[in-house]
Amino acid sequence: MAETEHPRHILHGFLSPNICKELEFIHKSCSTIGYRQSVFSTTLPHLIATNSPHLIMPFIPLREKLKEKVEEFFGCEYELFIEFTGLISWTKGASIGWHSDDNRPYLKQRDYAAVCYLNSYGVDFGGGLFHFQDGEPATFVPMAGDALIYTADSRNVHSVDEITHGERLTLTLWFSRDKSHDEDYKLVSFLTKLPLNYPNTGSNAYLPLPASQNMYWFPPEQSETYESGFDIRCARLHVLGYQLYSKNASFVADAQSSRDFSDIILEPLRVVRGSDLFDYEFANILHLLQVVQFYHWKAPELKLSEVKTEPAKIVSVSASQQENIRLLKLELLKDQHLVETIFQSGMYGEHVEHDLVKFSGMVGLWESYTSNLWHDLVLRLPKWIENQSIFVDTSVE
Ligand SMILES: O=C(O)CCC(=O)C(=O)O
Ligand SMILES: [Fe+2]
Repeated sequence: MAETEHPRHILHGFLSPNICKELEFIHKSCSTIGYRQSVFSTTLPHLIATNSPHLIMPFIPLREKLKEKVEEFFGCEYELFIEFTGLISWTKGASIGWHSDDNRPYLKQRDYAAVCYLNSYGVDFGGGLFHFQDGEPATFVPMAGDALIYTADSRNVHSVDEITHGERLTLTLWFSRDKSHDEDYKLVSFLTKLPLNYPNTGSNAYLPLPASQNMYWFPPEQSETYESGFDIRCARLHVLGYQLYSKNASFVADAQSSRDFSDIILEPLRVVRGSDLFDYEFANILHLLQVVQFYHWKAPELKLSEVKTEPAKIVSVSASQQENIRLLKLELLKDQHLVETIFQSGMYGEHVEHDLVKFSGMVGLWESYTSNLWHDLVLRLPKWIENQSIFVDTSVE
């Protein structure tokens, strides 16, 4: 049973290193502008809305296990509902002062919080230490795999120091005793509205569908005019050394065109590294970003000999293509300095392997990862609809 004055607990090593990486892959391919300054988020309804409902699958066992841990520690077995599940990342400048998590009239339903840290202080980001105003521990240092659970009321007033560099990533959940705030009910109703004939033939069914442009423009104040700032999807590619090629970019740049650069990235694109172009058409920017982030999750553990590569499809960029690439970059990354401030972690920067040939082999691996998750989702959905609740169903293993 919890200590009553400041009911809180740390679960060391709650998440495996691989699940931390998988959730990072999901966030870096699907996140949008968050609810506060310099914050980015990936919610489960957003994954469903952007035709990536299969990406909720890795969350399901974690949500369930966390709820059990919270109920067990705080002695409220079978009483809680999950109110919110989301990946939240904080970048340079983000912080939060003393508060409790139920401190707004519209947050009163929150009874408990669980914050799982997916990356580490001093490695992936600087700043971002967590403090409790009273009681022990006074300070918590975020480390990948650890989770912090605490009551959402005034017994656990806390703050988070400003991020100084890098991107601090968490999986955050809130729990409620109030069934009317059950996130599962909402998720099941969204899932029910999906076309039920998937997975249909071909990989088209799995292609992500971008949300509206303003959800991807940073800083959000600039999304009225797009005069300054950047598209976060292009920015995430840029910091990993990838550029975009669209044969339509030069047409759009022509004075008379009524089309916009933000439309170009909703259409087929090719990926470029340095002077090499991978001659494969990705359906849109989110498709390309997912495969790139998948590569960065999986590549370190895979040998070139283990992937089916397409070396013939790596071609040299021509001068006209180069111009095209430059135009697109100019329009979508208006403030490159800001891109680096927000997504590049300086001396802690990403040490990435550069191999476009190996990358070409990832398209197939991404497709099988994706279709496996779809299959799993389709198998489980009928039971979830029947129960109006989302759970790990061992009978379909
Ligand atoms: O990310 C954390 O460590 C805590 C964030 C927090 O306090 C909140 O979102 O309410
Ligand atoms: Fe909080």
